[in-house]
Amino acid sequence: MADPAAAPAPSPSAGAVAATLARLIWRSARVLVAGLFLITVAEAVLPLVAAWLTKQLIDRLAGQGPVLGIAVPLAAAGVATACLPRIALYLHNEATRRIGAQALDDLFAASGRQVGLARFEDPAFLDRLRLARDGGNDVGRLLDTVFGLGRGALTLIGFVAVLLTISPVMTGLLLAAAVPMLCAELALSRRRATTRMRIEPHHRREFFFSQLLSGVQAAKELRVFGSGDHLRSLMMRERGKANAAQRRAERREVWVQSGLSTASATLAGGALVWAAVSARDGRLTLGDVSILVAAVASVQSALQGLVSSLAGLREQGLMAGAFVAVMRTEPDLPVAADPRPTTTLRRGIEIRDVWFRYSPAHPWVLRGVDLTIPAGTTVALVGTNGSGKSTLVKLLCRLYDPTEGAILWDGVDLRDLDPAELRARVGAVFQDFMAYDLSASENIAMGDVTALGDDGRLHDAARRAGVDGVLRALPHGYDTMLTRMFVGEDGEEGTVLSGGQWQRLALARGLLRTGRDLMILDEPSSGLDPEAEQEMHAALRAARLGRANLLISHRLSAVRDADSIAVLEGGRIVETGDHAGLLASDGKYAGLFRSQAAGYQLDAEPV
Ligand SMILES: Nc1ncnc2c1ncn2[C@@H]1O[C@H](COP(=O)(O)OP(=O)(O)OP(=O)(O)O)[C@@H](O)[C@H]1O
Repeated sequence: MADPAAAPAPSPSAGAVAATLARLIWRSARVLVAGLFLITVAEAVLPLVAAWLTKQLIDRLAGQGPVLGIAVPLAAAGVATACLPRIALYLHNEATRRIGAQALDDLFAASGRQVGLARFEDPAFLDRLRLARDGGNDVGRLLDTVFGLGRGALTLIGFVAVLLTISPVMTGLLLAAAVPMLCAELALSRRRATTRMRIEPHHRREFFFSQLLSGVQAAKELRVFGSGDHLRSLMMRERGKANAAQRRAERREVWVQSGLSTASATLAGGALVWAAVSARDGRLTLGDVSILVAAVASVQSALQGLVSSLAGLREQGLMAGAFVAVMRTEPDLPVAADPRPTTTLRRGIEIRDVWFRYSPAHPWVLRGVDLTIPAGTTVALVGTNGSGKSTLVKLLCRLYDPTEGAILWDGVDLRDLDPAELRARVGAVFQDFMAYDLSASENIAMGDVTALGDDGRLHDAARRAGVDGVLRALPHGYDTMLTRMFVGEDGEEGTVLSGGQWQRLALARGLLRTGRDLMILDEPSSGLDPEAEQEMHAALRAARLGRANLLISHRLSAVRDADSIAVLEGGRIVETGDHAGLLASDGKYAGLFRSQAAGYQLDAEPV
């Protein structure tokens, strides 16, 4: 079967990047950008106007002509030259903020459109996502570069025209000198872009280590096991590798750019000597000399600006390209063009000869699983660690597609359903549930955000999960932040729940979704004390969770009431039946059950 996640996403063309960015700018900051454009044109023309007015002024001074008509506009040009950059800076910053915010929103909306999990396990996609986040924030800088190019080109054309009237040879020399500069800078920018791509994985790993070192989650183990220094050295190693790559690139740049600067300064000095000699010999007026000096300096700086803008364009283009690539990344799982409606589950879910591996490079996790979860029943899945239970749960939620075989919803392949519609009909409590750094009520409402603000629903779910009393007793009740990393909106400090309390809260999140067609409970009680576990399972039985239920548990006492129990072993269903039947057949399940029961009996024996 095709593996869309494995296919490398092609880099978007320059046209596609430009079109996406133009749409982004149009939506978020078109008026600001239009203002910036006008200022850019003015900034490009002003030096030319000022140089021309200066020449006129000097010539009139030399010839005793009237000067006011020239001096006043020259002063006005000076004022405009001083003010416009400030206004441009404000417009630029505001445009950058707006474009950056829109880009961030678009980017995460796009990554949220990925149907499954595969992209988030693909290092190349993650590198691209990080670059894209910077690229989205940097569209303002890209805009600056593009306008810089336009400004430079306009100034250049004006001054080249002026220079041509004074010395075509000098003009030709200046322009010819720009060619090697352009080639060298473009080569440098190509290397800069490659360096950026090469160091991105180092940056991402450094970020990962820094998060571990600064977060509370790892703090306990790092302190007790004394492994913080090791992680710090790993973090510094990543920084060292990134710095070394950058240093190498910058050293190369210093040499090339110093050579180029020396060449252009020599050329400018030569032009000045030639102008001075020509003026002494009467071939140029004083005004000519002044405009020549201004023109040489302006042409050189415009050329340098143009060349470095072109080079910058390549580097920023890479990041903008990453942004556009993420925006255009195909979903990791195919979505039916004309999906079948996800109807109320009447018959049940059928897992038909499902084979699955996480990628062609990974081993098979599921090897021909056949299992039916009839509507109106609870099927329990048991098996040793790593036998593939949670993987099957992920397939049922269509976070991955089977590599071979199919999962059918009332006979319809999950791949033919709309993933959002399917998930709206599924409720789940995951083994590795999330503990969000949010308030207690928000934490429960993450199971169904339509319940946000509906205290009745939230409290009812918490009550059924047996955590209502705990949450009410918190300093700010359900509004208490369940984290000590952030303070609440009123500045109140948060608190931390125990592992079992978190588990009950995760169950409340799942219970918010009861009545769905398929309810999945993956180890919902593993962190609870035995009494609480009994209580929870009694509550779950009473709740009549979904039309069809899949319960996974290592504690076999929790699954004995299930309508049917399936034993998964090495990715295959090796036994199915009800508790009594499986015990009677004296197979794998009976062995596991007896060993657990014996453990309890031993514990109960007096010592
Ligand atoms: N995202 C992943 N990428 C690659 N391999 C994975 C991934 N998730 C799980 N696996 C592998 O798949 C196998 C089955 O894992 P799974 O989590 O489904 O087992 P399980 O039966 O739920 O185990 P447990 O009882 O410990 O929760 C394991 O060998 C695991 O290493």
